Amino acid sequence: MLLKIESLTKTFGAATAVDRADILVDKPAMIGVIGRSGAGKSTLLRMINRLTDASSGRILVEGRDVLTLKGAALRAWRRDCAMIFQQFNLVPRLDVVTNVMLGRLNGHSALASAFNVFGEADIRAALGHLERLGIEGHALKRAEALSGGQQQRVAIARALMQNPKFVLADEPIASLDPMNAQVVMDALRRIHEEDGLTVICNLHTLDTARRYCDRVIGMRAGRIVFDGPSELLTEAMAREIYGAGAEFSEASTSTSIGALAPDAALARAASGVSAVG
Ligand SMILES: Nc1ncnc2c1ncn2[C@@H]1O[C@H](COP(=O)(O)OP(=O)(O)OP(=O)(O)O)[C@@H](O)[C@H]1O
Repeated sequence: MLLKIESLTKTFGAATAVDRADILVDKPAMIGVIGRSGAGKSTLLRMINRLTDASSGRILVEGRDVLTLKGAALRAWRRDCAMIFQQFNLVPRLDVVTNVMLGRLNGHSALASAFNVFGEADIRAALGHLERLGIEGHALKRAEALSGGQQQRVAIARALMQNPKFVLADEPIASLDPMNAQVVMDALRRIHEEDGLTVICNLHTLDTARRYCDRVIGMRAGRIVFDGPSELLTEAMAREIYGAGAEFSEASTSTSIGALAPDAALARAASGVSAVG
């Protein structure tokens, strides 16, 4: 078992953001977490990475409860599960390759980190990740000079520098236009398939989850109300997840990613040229 989440709960005062979530991951997977705003998706992901303290429950990885980890063991866990955020969280004025190498800081001694010392191997690894993501041509630009889709790919490269086992992506495409959203989702799918990483990705929209994820977890008001292969996610179930009435249609949760020509997006990714984002 890669990951076993048992009865994970988070309360904020009287409100329960995540209510006794149980999730089993027995092999590397690409998992989409869907639900309307406030359903508890971010809180769930942040508890896994320990950015938010859980109120109760357990998160078992390799026989240990990550909720009990402290100090070096907690830092090691955070290296194992990289986070990707909606707003990219890069250092805007630093160049792209340095931003990527920051993903290694956890692995260096405090002294080396303080002097910003990166070895040649770090630089090579960072450039390799950028190349794989089609943006090596931007390595020396300041991060703030890149489009949103390019910045999110830099954030993915930074995550890969940690050599993680899990990538937790919290609404990674919510700030992007459909073209850039597709390029970023393609990148996440590839790192799942090629590197065997487990990717858990919060998504607002059902069509994106269906298209990219093998498994979908649907949350409503803190509870997991669906967990299964995306093809079993019926329209009736989608209505239940989104709490919509009979007028519900999938189009209302669509980012229209599917409407794009995939070849155009891939060509752009490969050339490092991206639509405005
Ligand atoms: N720090 C906090 N303090 C108080 N309440 C919070 C806090 N963080 C989240 N909540 C509440 O917990 C619930 C779940 O929030 P969460 O952000 O996890 O939902 P979400 O599904 O990720 O929504 P969104 O898609 O809008 O980010 C919401 O009712 C929210 O208001």
